[in-house]
Amino acid sequence: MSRSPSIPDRPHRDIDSDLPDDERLEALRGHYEDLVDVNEQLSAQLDDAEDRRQRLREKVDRVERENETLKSSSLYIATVEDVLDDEQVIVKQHGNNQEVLTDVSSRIVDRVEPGDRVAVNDSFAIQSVLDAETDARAQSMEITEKPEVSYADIGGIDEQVREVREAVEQPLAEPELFAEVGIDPPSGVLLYGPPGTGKTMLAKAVANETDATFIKMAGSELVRKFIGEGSRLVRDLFEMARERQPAIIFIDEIDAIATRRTESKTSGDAEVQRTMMQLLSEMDGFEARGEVRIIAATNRFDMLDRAILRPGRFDRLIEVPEPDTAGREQILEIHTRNMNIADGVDFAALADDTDGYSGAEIESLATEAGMFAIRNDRDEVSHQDFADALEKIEEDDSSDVISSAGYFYQ
Ligand SMILES: Nc1ncnc2c1ncn2[C@@H]1O[C@H](COP(=O)(O)OP(=O)(O)OP(=O)(O)O)[C@@H](O)[C@H]1O
Repeated sequence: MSRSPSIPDRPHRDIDSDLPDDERLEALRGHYEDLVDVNEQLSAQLDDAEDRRQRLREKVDRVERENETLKSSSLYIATVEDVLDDEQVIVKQHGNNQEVLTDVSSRIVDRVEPGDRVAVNDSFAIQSVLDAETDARAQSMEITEKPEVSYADIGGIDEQVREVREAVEQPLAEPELFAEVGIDPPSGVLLYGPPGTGKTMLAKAVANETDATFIKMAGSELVRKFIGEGSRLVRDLFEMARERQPAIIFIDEIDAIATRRTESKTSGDAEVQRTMMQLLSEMDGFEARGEVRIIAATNRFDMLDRAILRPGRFDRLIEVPEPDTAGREQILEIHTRNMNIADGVDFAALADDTDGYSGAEIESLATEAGMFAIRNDRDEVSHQDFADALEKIEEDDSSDVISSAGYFYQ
């Protein structure tokens, strides 16, 4: 930056009043010229100063604009994995688990420790370390810009896929259809059925298909992990969805916050009640729902407070059952798509042998079969590997009470 110019001295001349007129006039003229000179110098300095002021103004404007952009652009949540020397850290981004080596500014480097949750910008530079409050919000929600699941990854529940598409996807993709006919699309969709049957997958696939942000909150966590914060987090959930629309809100294990009212009046129950009331009021006040759809899931349909099933709330119920034989075969095919499968693997027979298996259990069967192939030094998975895997799973299950016995959803 240029140095400020020095201010010229004020011109001074002693003019003797006894001087003859012509000499005094000459002296006054000289003084006048000095003054004009100084005036010119000052004018030039003023112009310079004006110029500098203009340049500084432009710089301030630019910084202000950059600041605004920084403030308004989304930040992503990541966890610090390791802090290295030289103000560098390794962070793992939430949602996609990508690990990145990034810089931390010296402003906050002393505060960053492994395990901390931080906000990173598009170029992964750490912007801030999340305080406990923001952290609770970030942790309570799983936000995925574009889940990778597609309808083709879901097997055995074609009818349920069709129903969810009609209730959730169509209102997002073609809202004008509903406006023309003059009906409101279903408010919320409740998926119920045994664990591991594809409820979460279904919600993710709709988000993927409609290019909507997928925002998941688990009811059980609200009750167990974020005690006392449930209703505020539910409010945040809807706010977040409005900000990120189009968005799909997925509330997993909704039974944890929407249980039937019990007689007991412990403080825990009161807190759960408050969380549920907040959820109901968010849904009721969601007139201008815009491009936000709500899907909830439960394995415990029997426990649900009927208040959440009233019209305008979760008024579309879709049962997602365990897959039948044909469904199991389809799911086996899906989960072995990327596996090196030997000729002679009989999926139909395996589907017959896996009565009562959920989609998730079939997925572990495929993985377990792959493990048998690896143990036997083969890169092809044989029918025998599947048979061995099945036997192992049955053995493990009989020792820890087969999972399919422990839920109710009617
Ligand atoms: N119908 C299905 N088709 C293909 N894969 C499935 C299916 N159902 C479950 N899976 C597999 O099981 C995993 C778990 O499924 P998902 O989380 O969708 O089940 P869920 O019904 O939401 O279970 P929970 O009630 O326990 O939350 C999926 O990631 C997928 O790999």
